[in-house]
Amino acid sequence: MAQIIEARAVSKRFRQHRRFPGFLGALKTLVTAEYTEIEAVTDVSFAIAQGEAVGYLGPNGAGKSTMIKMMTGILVPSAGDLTVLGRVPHRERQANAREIGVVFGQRSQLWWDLPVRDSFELHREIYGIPRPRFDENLKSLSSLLDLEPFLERAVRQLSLGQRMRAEIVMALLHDPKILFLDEPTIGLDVVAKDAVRKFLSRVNRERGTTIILTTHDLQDIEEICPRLIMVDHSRLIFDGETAKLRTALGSARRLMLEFAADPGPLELKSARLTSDDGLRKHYLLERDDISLVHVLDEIGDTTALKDISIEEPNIEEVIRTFYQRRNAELPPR
Ligand SMILES: Nc1ncnc2c1ncn2[C@@H]1O[C@H](COP(=O)(O)OP(=O)(O)OP(=O)(O)O)[C@@H](O)[C@H]1O
Repeated sequence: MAQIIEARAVSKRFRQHRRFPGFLGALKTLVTAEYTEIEAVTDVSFAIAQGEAVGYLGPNGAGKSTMIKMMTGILVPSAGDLTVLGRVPHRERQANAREIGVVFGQRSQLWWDLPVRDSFELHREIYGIPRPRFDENLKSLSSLLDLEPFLERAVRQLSLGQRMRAEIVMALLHDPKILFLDEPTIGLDVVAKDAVRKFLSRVNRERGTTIILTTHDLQDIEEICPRLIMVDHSRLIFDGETAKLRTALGSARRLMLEFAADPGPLELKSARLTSDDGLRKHYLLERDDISLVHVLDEIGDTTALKDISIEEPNIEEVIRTFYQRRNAELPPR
């Protein structure tokens, strides 16, 4: 598959005016020209193929938005090579813009006082979208996202969920090959989040649009993105299949056994006992190939067994473990 985004050892440093604390410090800040450097992205490399849906995840300040801004041509990398559809984004910003769509969850690209439809028309003019293609896209995208009832309303009158749907439709009107979304579900309620996720998956599947999204919401990634890139402290720390993250970490699944009568301490070979309340016992399954059948086999006499369950660790837990482990290994910054 053709790689349409390639980042090779990309870094981005920001220079910040050094601030001094307190009232006198504020005066000193005004008169000194001291700067500190922040490295927002350090030595990040990845390649993304056409048609992929990739989640870009990391804690606050990890460098996600900065990476998106470099890929869209808004920011210039301080080091490394970055190409999007064969171009260096900041050098060919306009040509790049014609082939990508961008949605920033925290910043609107719609005209606040105009009806939604007028913002879309302006977008058509700017991008030179042929009328038939525009009409067709507007019709199909608006109907998929239930946006039709709001097309004549001024953007400022829309709810956050309605506005976000409008932002996403606008970003897709010119048939971009890649759609970048920075926190597309931020602040949305459960129903609106669900609509956006289903829509993005569909766009990726049916139109073949490559999707790259940053989020704090792990469910976004689990539902939309088979591939996950994780960053922390500006560096890439994981790049692989979302589904395999749990396995890669060797995170244990949990086993719970509930008995009608306490069988006493019950040690198992296939699982490690972690808590024992008599009737309820909890274990960790440290191997992936252990199933309920193995466990039942080991228990042997199951007449007193009332309930049994194996729980996958939730992805939030997995990622927390991942960051904790990594931060324990990292030298202090
Ligand atoms: N224009 C800028 N000037 C100076 N520093 C900046 C600038 N933009 C970002 N930074 C700094 O770079 C680091 C990474 O910021 P970035 O916005 O990329 O993080 P993020 O992972 O998107 O965070 P969040 O999840 O909070 O949005 C932060 O320390 C931030 O303060």
